[in-house]
Amino acid sequence: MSLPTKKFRIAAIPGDGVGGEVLAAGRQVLDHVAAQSGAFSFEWTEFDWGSAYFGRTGLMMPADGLEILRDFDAIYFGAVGWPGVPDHVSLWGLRLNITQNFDQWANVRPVTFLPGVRSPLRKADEHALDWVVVRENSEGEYAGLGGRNLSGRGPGNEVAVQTALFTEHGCERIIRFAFDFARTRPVKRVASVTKSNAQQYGMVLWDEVFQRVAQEYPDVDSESVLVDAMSARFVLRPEDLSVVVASNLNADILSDLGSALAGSLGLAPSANLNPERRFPSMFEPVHGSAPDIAGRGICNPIGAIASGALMLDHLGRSTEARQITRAIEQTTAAGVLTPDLGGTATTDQVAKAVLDALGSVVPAGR
Ligand SMILES: NC(=O)C1=CN([C@@H]2O[C@H](COP(=O)(O)OP(=O)(O)OC[C@H]3O[C@@H](n4cnc5c(N)ncnc54)[C@H](O)[C@@H]3O)[C@@H](O)[C@H]2O)C=CC1
Ligand SMILES: CC(=O)C(=O)O
Ligand SMILES: [K+]
Ligand SMILES: [Mn+2]
Repeated sequence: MSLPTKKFRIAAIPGDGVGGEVLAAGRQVLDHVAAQSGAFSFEWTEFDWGSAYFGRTGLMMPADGLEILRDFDAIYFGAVGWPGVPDHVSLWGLRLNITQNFDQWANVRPVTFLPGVRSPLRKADEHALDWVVVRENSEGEYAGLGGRNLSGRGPGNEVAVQTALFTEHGCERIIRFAFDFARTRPVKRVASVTKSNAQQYGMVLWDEVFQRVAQEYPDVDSESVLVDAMSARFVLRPEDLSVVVASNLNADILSDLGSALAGSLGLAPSANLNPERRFPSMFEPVHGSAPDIAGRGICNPIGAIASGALMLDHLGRSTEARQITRAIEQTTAAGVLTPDLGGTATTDQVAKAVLDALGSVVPAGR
């Protein structure tokens, strides 16, 4: 007798550029582990929102797009942004529209060093490196507050203000999330990224909340590091990092640095979480639409595939998530690498190698 199959309803939004290429690879892998498990399946609904849609409609997604997405179990996202549409229009029209309105305030961005991938860091040969950037994803420098030409100064004399918003509530929830997350990791340590020497309002509030919350976690080590020093620390002494919590902009920059140190921007996954589960969460590779290599079938799908594993974790299928992680490790260890990692494999060949590696893992219990 077989048990009923659980069906996960997923909204797939490939977006622009390599978004479609990496999402196609990720969907194959997710469908494969679902079929192999026999316990669940995915019902995909794909939306063609993005810059081409903007060209046809003047919108990045339909006016009722958020209502359409609301009832899905999760969103699987590629990337957004394409020459011809200003980047702030495309980003705010699609990705930030979703993350802000679905209050996906915690953005988890693991920095994973894979076997068979050369890191530009010498340290990676001597130490097991592995840390997670936890990004505040709802306010800070990306609150969208500000304006241009505020008192009619006109061309040549324009002024622009871009305000960062730090609320005690916003700081506290992401910092608590970071401490709770650190408790689940082998190394129980949180490093807070700040710039309170120069930014004397928002970042000082951030620091005060960090110090207060840290006292409630005596079992977790804590430290506060200025962002400029933290960027150097990523390169020179990353071996004692575990969870790194940072504001929206600082974490955006540091997570690209982290993925480059691990070998390529194409490797890094991310989860945009609404931890209260009032709204669907969204899973996407850290990278953008990579117009310089899009359409050639050579982009690295690992960030998107690993984002699929984060989605499985969120959906309560952690066994299958781990299977995907193992299969990625087997693939890179075997030297099946795209050109960004110095290899010659295509996107499809990497996806195929991950599928083959999955074929050899023991299926989960039914
Ligand atoms: N979450 C999102 O949807 C994001 C969107 N963007 C948008 O993407 C567009 C391009 O931005 P860029 O600054 O060039 O960042 P990018 O991440 O798209 O590309 C930066 C570099 O990394 C390489 N790269 C990125 N993904 C790769 C992959 N999967 N495999 C191999 N190489 C990869 C690219 O070829 C490029 O050389 C812009 O419109 C930007 O606004 C940028 C970052 C995030
Ligand atoms: C916009 C961007 O670069 C990011 O969310 O990572
Ligand atoms: K992305
Ligand atoms: Mn980014």
